[in-house]
Amino acid sequence: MTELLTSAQMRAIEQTAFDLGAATGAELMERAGQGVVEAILASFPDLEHGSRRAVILCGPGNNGGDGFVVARLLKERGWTAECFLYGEADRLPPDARANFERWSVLGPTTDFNDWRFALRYGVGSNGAEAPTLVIDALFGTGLVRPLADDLDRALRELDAAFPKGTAKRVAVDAPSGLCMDSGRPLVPGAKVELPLKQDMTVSFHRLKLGHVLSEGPESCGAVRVADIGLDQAALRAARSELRETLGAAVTRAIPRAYELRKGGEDAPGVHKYDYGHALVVSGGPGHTGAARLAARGALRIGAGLVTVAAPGSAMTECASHLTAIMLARCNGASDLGAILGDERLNALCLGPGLGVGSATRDMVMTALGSRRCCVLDADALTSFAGSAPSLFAHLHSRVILTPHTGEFARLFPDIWAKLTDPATRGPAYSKVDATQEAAARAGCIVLLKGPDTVIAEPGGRTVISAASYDRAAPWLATAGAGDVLSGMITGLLARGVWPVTAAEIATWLHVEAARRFGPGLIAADLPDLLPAVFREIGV
Ligand SMILES: NC(=O)C1=CN([C@@H]2O[C@H](COP(=O)(O)OP(=O)(O)OC[C@H]3O[C@@H](n4cnc5c(N)ncnc54)[C@H](OP(=O)(O)O)[C@@H]3O)[C@@H](O)[C@H]2O)[C@@H](O)CC1
Ligand SMILES: [K+]
Repeated sequence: MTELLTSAQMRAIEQTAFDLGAATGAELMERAGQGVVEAILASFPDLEHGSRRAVILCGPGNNGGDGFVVARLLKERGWTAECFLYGEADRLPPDARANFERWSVLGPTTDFNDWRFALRYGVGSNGAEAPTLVIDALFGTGLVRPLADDLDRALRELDAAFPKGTAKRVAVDAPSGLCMDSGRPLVPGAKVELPLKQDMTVSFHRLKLGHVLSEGPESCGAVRVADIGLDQAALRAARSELRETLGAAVTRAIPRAYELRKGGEDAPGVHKYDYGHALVVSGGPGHTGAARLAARGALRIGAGLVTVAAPGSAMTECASHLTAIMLARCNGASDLGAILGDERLNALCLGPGLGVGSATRDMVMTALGSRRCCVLDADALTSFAGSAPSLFAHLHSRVILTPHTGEFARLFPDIWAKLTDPATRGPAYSKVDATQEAAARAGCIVLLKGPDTVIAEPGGRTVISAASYDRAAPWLATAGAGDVLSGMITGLLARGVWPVTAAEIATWLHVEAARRFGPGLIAADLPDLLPAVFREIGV
């Protein structure tokens, strides 16, 4: 279950199930509501021992329908529940309407117009006790434009009336206002935060892109995925259109122990050259640390040999720090060309600490001209700010660009603007869209860093390596962590791992290593945490 779906892919799965008679909308809605209630009771068992009062905010579509199911199921368990409807009951889609009717036999539904008044005086028409549970069933995959001003304001009032911690907040499928394809808020004006952040979000069948991208994790709280009985493999097998639609699905990064092993039954007599020789190009004196971090990452991840190529003036500095890593003199592009005469150097890393300017540009061109696997990071990217097309003209499919957001903005300013201008309609332009567009333009793999790292190859695979929820690793925001990542990718390239897979595995391991260490992590710790991670995943 590594796919992350778009709203359109989820709809295609549901529609295929309907077409094939594998499920009805009513059945899916009932299972969705059940899934939400089960997740709430499993995650917050204390709620059952409190006053058991729920407020359910229902929207005009099927997300609202799920809300009415939740209200009914809670009521049947003895809860006090009140629904608030944003929209008109007569215009609800059929399944939602049916569940509104079923709920209406059991309890009240207040019109949204009374809602803001009610909030000010305590939710509940007769000033009853505050709720212990607030369910957001306003919008899910059908959100197509920003929340209206009045709704946004009402949700912010609700946020203030019942601050986080006083009542559990649970979103059905998505926190309302969150674009499920991008994780970007669709809210009025230039606001960047959702009006109501959640303690938990319960989605259905699979996580969607918006749960892991951008503001998704912070807005959702925890995420749970409820099984609503859709057999994706069977549906795919039955429908070629669905196979095609899902063929482009984004996947989550996963570790692949077999790519990391050395030796084994098939290769008893292994030699260091069987695992390649990585070359990391260093900056001058006082600027060699970044390349040394990258080199250590390359060696720890299992490259057979690693060499740092440093200017003559920095040889002593490097030599005093390096032992298992070799050293070569490299005073510029012409020296680099000579070094690359050794065909065994099969993976290159340029950028960390290299310096911004023409000398770096020349070395990048030499590296690209050698047609080796190559990671370009940091200064190797910034050196082409304002002249990106001259870089793109020389890139090829075995190159990986690893920008952080600032470097990405310098190379792809127009794409960055699309990603950061306030979103005005859904699905909003996402980090996945941006990385795919950048990869297509550059003609190589692009890895756009962040807690939601996206890796895209031109016209090919897209992978997200998310450091969020139970894999959150905030300690990775530390100087030099990116240099280590570049080196780790380079090391895997040297080992012959397919480039996009190398980027995927390295980003996964990078997060995992950080999680092993926890608070206090510095970049220099990262390479040395790899052996413990390897043991754990059975390398
Ligand atoms: N399909 C299934 O079988 C199952 C679906 N399930 C559930 O259904 C959810 C998807 O349902 P959905 O497609 O009805 O979309 P939903 O998110 O409820 O909202 C759409 C409505 O909102 C409106 N609208 C949009 N933006 C707006 C805005 N800013 N401000 C105001 N209105 C706005 C839009 O109308 P419009 O005005 O654009 O015509 C439309 O009326 C999904 O997330 C899951 O929870 C589960 O039960 C499993 C089975
Ligand atoms: K919702």
